[in-house]
Amino acid sequence: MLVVRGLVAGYGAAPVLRAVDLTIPAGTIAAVVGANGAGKTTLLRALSGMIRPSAGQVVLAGEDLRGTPVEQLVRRGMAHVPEGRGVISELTVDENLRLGGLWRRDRADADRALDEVYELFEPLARRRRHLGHQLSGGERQMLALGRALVGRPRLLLLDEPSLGLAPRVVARTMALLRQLRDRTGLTVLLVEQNVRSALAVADQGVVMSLGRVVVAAPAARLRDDVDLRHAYLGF
Ligand SMILES: Nc1ncnc2c1ncn2[C@@H]1O[C@H](COP(=O)(O)OP(=O)(O)OP(=O)(O)O)[C@@H](O)[C@H]1O
Repeated sequence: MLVVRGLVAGYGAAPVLRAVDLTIPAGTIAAVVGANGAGKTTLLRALSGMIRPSAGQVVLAGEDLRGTPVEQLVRRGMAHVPEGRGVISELTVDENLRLGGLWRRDRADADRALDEVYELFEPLARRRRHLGHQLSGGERQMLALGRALVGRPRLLLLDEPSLGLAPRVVARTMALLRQLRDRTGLTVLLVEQNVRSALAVADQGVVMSLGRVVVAAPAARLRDDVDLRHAYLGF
């Protein structure tokens, strides 16, 4: 589904991503882990077009995305839920969710996707007309994820979805990701501080260090191999 080769990107003269290589098969949940500042968030930003890579290649479902405008990336199936979530506080839950499907030509399916999100996230259904700023942290997280899902993405880039959430809500969100993966073949790149919970839900583990991918292995191997854990994850 996603192939990244030699990706270089950053914010100024010095690159943060030095040459990222990565292959994620369709229907995989990949946990991207690594020390603070390793470049995990920057990787998601470079993939979703929030920052422009200065070199390298990103191929999504066989299509080279170099030079593709951001709105086209969304049409090609990429959805990014950034850290901090990006919910629009002045809009209602319903308006926020509809934004996720605004670009879609198939209006009937956009409406179906909206109904599915309300089914998945029952608290959102109850608060349809509440404004973004009236929601709890967990509800805002559901809303950001729901908005991405209304666009029926093929690749979901999730940055720290568990940040500030109660463990119960985190567990629910992780279970939901697996369910979506099983049901729709969704591919997920999940950046998480909570390495244990990320590796518990993921199929693949991707360890970043100093702007590079230093290990890509089945998540179970990263969980169970003490030497690998000690060397790269510090536990
Ligand atoms: N907007 C920005 N402008 C300039 N430098 C930035 C910006 N965002 C991040 N950086 C720098 O890029 C480097 C990588 O940051 P990034 O957020 O990608 O790392 P991370 O692995 O996601 O770490 P964390 O877990 O702390 O979020 C850091 O040195 C950081 O200071």
